[in-house]
This record gives sequence, structure tokens and C-alpha cells, in this order.
Amino acid sequence: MAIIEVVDLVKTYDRKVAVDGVSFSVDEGEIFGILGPNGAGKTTTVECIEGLRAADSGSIRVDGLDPRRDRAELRTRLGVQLQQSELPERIRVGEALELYASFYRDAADWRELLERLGLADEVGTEYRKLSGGQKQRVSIALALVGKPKVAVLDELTTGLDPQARRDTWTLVEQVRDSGVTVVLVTHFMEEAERLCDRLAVIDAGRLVAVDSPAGLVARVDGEQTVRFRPTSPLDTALLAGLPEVDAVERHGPQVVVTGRGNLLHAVTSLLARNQIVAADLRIEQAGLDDAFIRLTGRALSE
Ligand SMILES: Nc1ncnc2c1ncn2[C@@H]1O[C@H](COP(=O)(O)OP(=O)(O)OP(=O)(O)O)[C@@H](O)[C@H]1O
Repeated sequence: MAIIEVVDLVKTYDRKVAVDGVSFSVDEGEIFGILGPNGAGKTTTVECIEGLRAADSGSIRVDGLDPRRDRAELRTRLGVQLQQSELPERIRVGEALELYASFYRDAADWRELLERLGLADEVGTEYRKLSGGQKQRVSIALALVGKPKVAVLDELTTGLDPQARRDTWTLVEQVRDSGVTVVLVTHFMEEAERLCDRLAVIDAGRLVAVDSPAGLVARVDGEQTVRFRPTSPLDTALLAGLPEVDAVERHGPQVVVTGRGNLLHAVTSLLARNQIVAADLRIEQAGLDDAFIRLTGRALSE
């Protein structure tokens, strides 16, 4: 069931069209990603969902509420991640949580929340003394303290090192598993691929596609590459004769086979039939990166 519905959203700043007729819906209980390059209109879209910005046209419903008209009620159902700069440097973690909990009639037990987010030891620590990853966890805690049904997390792992980023992903999955629908704004392909059940790909204000990461990748009928080192002599003409294979090359001791369909299975079966053992066998397939390029005509990082 849809918990967020966005229909034909349009938002213009002066003459710049930031969001240009975007429609999508978010199902209850999913991690829904909004993926796109800088300036694509992601933040504008979620700010309209949060009721922080008025759309020029289109309609939005969050758990049945109109974000502008029902802002007060929306606040109890939608948790918004705070940007880092919005907390005073010297506030202690426990104080921040207590303060935010006081804004809600029915707040979560914030001590239990800190425990769950691995911050129990930092209750008395000043915000400025936390690591980047810890600050992000505090911002997640603050988004959850009102016991929302939906949490919006915007550029959650920007600036984090790879380990802290992975820890944060695990945390987001735990949040979802606890029954909260998550809307995740990101421009990291890996994050989107690893974490999101479905994604809206936005480019230059327009919705390019909504699908699961695997569904997006499947739209690219991509070429695959299988690499291996045969441990006994191999007649590559045998491989070249397989219907799945487009080309076979030798790079020193390595054989590189490109093709389509169930390429890996075709290659390994042929090797098995000929009693050839493949060492260092690897397959490379199209990923979300390739799908993004196919859909938008450019790489996400451009
Ligand atoms: N308050 C504003 N006034 C004028 N233009 C704005 C305003 N906020 C955003 N824009 C412009 O609208 C477009 C969409 O911006 P938005 O912040 O929604 O994109 P984004 O996808 O979230 O990008 P980023 O990843 O860089 O945050 C950009 O061209 C941006 O410059």
C-alpha cells in the first residue's frame, strides 16, 4: 500500500524549473531511493513532501495527509533528518535527544533509541566531539524520536568513510525492519543499489524511471565479460562457437570471453565437458551505473 503519493509535482524557482512533473509512490515498509546527480531536484522534491516548500502544481499525500495543509499532523508521522549544521556544537547527545523528544506528544524512549543506534556511551558527549559517523547516527536518532511512520534521510552518508558508510547502511536497514518506511535521497550509486527496494531516478527535474535496482539494471541488455585462466590447454574456437559468446580474446595466460544471456553457465559447462579447470574465474556484468548512463545519457558523477 502506498504511504506517499506524488502526482505531477512541479516546482519552479524564479524561472528555473527544479522539478518538472514528477510522479511516484512509495509503498509502506520499503526503502525508497531518490537518485540523481547534483541539482537534479531531489531535495526540492523531498522538501515538498515534508511540507517545507509549496509546490507550484501537482499533489502530494503522505499517509493520507496534505503536507502543506496538514503540517502539524504530518510532523508526528514524518521524521526528517536534520542537517548537521542545525545542532549547536556544544549540546550533549542526551540533551539533544531529550529536547527533540519534548516536541512530541508520544515520543520514543530516547535512551533506548541511543542504545539501538550504538550511541549509548555518548549520552554525555558534546555534539562537536563526535565523529562524522556518530553525528549521522544522532541525526537518524533525531529523525526517529517522534516515532514516525516515514523517515526521510537526505544525503545520509556524504562525507563518511567507507566503514562508517557501511555501518550507516546497516542501521537504515534496521530502521526499515522496525517498521518505518524510509525515503533515502542519494547520489551514490552503490548506496542506492545496496539499500533501496525501489528507486526513482531523477535527472534535470524529470523522472527518468522508477524500478528496483535489479529492474533498472535489467533494462540495460548489457554485455557480460567472463575472465579466467585455464589450467590446461584450451582451444578458444570451442568457446567462440557458443551461441552466448560474442568474442574471445587471450590476454597472456588469461582468456577473456564477452557475450550475453547465461554466459557464465555456457562457459563453465563447456570447460567442464572438456575437463579444463578455470582458475581466477570472474564475471563482470552491467550495474546500476550502466543503467543510469543508458537512462539519462550521462554518468551520475558528470
Ligand atoms: N532556493 C532556491 N532558489 C533558487 N534555485 C534553487 C533553490 N533551491 C534549489 N534551486 C535550484 O533548483 C535545482 C534543483 O535543486 P535541488 O537542491 O532540489 O537538487 P538536488 O538534486 O537535491 O541537488 P543536490 O544533490 O546538489 O542537493 C538546482 O538547479 C538548484 O540550483
